[in-house]
Amino acid sequence: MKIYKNLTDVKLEKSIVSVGKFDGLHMGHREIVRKMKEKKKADTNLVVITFADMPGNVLGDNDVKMILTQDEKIRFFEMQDIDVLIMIEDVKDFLMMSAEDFVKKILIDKLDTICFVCGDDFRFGKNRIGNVEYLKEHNYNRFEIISLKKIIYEHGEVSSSRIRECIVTGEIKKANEMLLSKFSFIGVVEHGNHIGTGMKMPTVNVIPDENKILPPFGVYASTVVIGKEEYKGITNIGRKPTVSSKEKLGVETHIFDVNLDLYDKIVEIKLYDFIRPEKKFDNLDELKTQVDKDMSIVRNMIL
Ligand SMILES: Cc1cc2nc3c(=O)[nH]c(=O)nc-3n(C[C@H](O)[C@H](O)[C@H](O)COP(=O)(O)O)c2cc1C
Ligand SMILES: Nc1ncnc2c1ncn2[C@@H]1O[C@H](COP(=O)(O)OP(=O)(O)OP(=O)(O)O)[C@@H](O)[C@H]1O
Repeated sequence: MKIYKNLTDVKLEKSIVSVGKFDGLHMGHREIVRKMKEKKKADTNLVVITFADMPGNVLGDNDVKMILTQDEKIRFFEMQDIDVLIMIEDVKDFLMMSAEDFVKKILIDKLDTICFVCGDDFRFGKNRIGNVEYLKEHNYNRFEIISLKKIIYEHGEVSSSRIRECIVTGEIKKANEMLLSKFSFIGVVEHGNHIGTGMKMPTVNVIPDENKILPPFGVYASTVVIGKEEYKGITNIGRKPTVSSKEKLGVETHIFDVNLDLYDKIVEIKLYDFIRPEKKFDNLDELKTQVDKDMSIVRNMIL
């Protein structure tokens, strides 16, 4: 997959295009990608234009945390066989472009768009003037427009915002259902305090990106993907208040029944279900007794 950070040097032929935040690659996004793939031929390019930061954060003073970090989004689109990912860094500049310029200069001149796929509520261009009707009237008969009805889950439209709400309230199972995958953290394994090893509970530590959305601090049933292998484990997200009040925020996972040296390796920690909130115990022995109980619960779960 070729990645661009702006549109300056982009010049493509016969593109099948979609544009959006694509935070999470949820059910609706996957339907868009499926439609794009349906249109794919040997000489066409599947092109996604997305943003390095949330438009709302750039235009207003929101601080929306993301379901996917930039690296995670790149990885997920790579797995979907997208040919070209344009991850716009100057989001403000892009959002200020008129709808007319977007169609003429970007979709037609730069991308040679033959097909544009979007949800039926897609809006674009300065002040969000452009929509599906606008595209149909202003495409110079150069490309097909496929607009999809919004995918519904449990009586409501699937959207990244709705999934973010589920994550922050700890409804991981529901978030996962709408994501059609597991909410996860991809990162490099860092060194902890090595107390876990002494407790016969070695853990892999991943420090989440500061822009990444977090579920409530606590213990989760999880799996860990390392290369092509996936292992069952148990994850604590939080600041380990039992150890000290100054611990860094971390995602810490004990993988069951294996002894692996994973420092500096890239792993994906996938969350399946919430088990209990993180707690300050009086000492490490009490913590260990609780963690043993947590582990037996998770061992009996089918993930
Ligand atoms: C399943 C699990 C549950 C945990 N629960 C808590 C907790 O409730 N409170 C807490 O302070 N630390 C909790 N921890 C973090 C431990 O304090 C930490 O793993 C231990 O101190 C080892 O840290 P280290 O890897 O930096 O050596 C938990 C860790 C795991 C793996
Ligand atoms: N549930 C859905 N069904 C079909 N298409 C969708 C759905 N949700 C979003 N899309 C489409 O996917 C593309 C990218 O959407 P985008 O990520 O910007 O919005 P979103 O998922 O609704 O997120 P947010 O809640 O942050 O607005 C757009 O064309 C959008 O219309």
